[in-house]
Amino acid sequence: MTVSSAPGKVYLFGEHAVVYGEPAVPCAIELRARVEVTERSDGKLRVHAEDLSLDGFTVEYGGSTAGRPDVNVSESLVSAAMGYVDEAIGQVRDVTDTDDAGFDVTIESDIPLGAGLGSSAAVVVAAIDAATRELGVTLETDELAERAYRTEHNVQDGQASRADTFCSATGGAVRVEGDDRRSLEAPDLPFVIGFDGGAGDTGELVSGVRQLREEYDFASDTVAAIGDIVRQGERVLEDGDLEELGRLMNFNHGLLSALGVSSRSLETMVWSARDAGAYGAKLTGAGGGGCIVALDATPETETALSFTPGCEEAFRAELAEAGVKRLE
Ligand SMILES: Nc1ncnc2c1ncn2[C@@H]1O[C@H](COP(=O)(O)OP(=O)(O)OP(=O)(O)O)[C@@H](O)[C@H]1O
Ligand SMILES: C[C@@](O)(CCO)CC(=O)[O-]
Ligand SMILES: [Mg+2]
Repeated sequence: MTVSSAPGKVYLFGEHAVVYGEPAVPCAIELRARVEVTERSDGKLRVHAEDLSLDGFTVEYGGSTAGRPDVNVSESLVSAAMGYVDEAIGQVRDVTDTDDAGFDVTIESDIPLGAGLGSSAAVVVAAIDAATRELGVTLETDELAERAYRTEHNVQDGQASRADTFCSATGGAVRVEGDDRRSLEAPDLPFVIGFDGGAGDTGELVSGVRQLREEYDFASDTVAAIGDIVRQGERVLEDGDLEELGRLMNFNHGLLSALGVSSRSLETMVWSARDAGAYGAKLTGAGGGGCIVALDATPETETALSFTPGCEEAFRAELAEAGVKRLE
């Protein structure tokens, strides 16, 4: 049995625009997905996902050529459970040259699903790392990140950047622009997260932005302007000027909102954080619902969010210095 964990992330700047080649700066946070893998001798893949429904459920099906499993839960939950893991195991079989490798996979995660905190990337990074090690192969972090990216790219119909997966694999604050990926020095950032209890569909939201860009030149300009904010933001990050970082986060949020990926509850939480004195606040990840991230070293923003109608949970998040962790 092997066990790996990988962190979720918030975007300081640059989600969505990163899909079109602009830079982005995501930061790993100490909320983790933990994946336990045991090799099976019969070539089957059996996935137990604790967090996908109230009681969790288990699906089991045959080798890579077999059809969907026969389980008593809705098709959408099954494909939600299987999509990323199935593709991740495909990458594992490919990189280890073992077409017929089978596994028992158990997933436990602290990261809410579809809420902009990178649950898919964390699950995929931890699953690929644990399953390859289970077969006696330890991937370099770069190769792990690349395989995890291919997984997200394939599941999300070709619409994924390397940002979430690279950040989850390496930890810390990172900068991703196309296939250029690097770690950044970051000061201690006082992240506060507000979660509305909901989720957005990453694929749909990315498609929406793509269509806007095709239809309106000013939507392309908006994406390019987000890239300018990121380039300025990374310089400010080096100086550790939280006030200026917050101002740029607010600007970035406004442009994401213009691109149609915000929602009423995200706006409410963003404004509640700003009114409470946060340096800045923005949605994080694909949007449509889910989480905002604010910067505030005082307790004010967390308290204000916890009393904000529509905010289900407010919490602080520490930067995760470590990416993937090899636990067993
Ligand atoms: N605990 C889990 N167990 C099994 N699968 C999970 C788990 N967490 C996430 N996933 C997979 O990731 C999918 C959610 O990924 P999606 O990209 O839509 O959201 P996200 O990664 O949380 O947010 P974002 O990409 O905006 O940061 C789920 O539908 C599921 O397939
Ligand atoms: C919306 C997006 O930019 C971030 C999702 O966390 C999509 C991606 O980068 O793959
Ligand atoms: Mg995701």
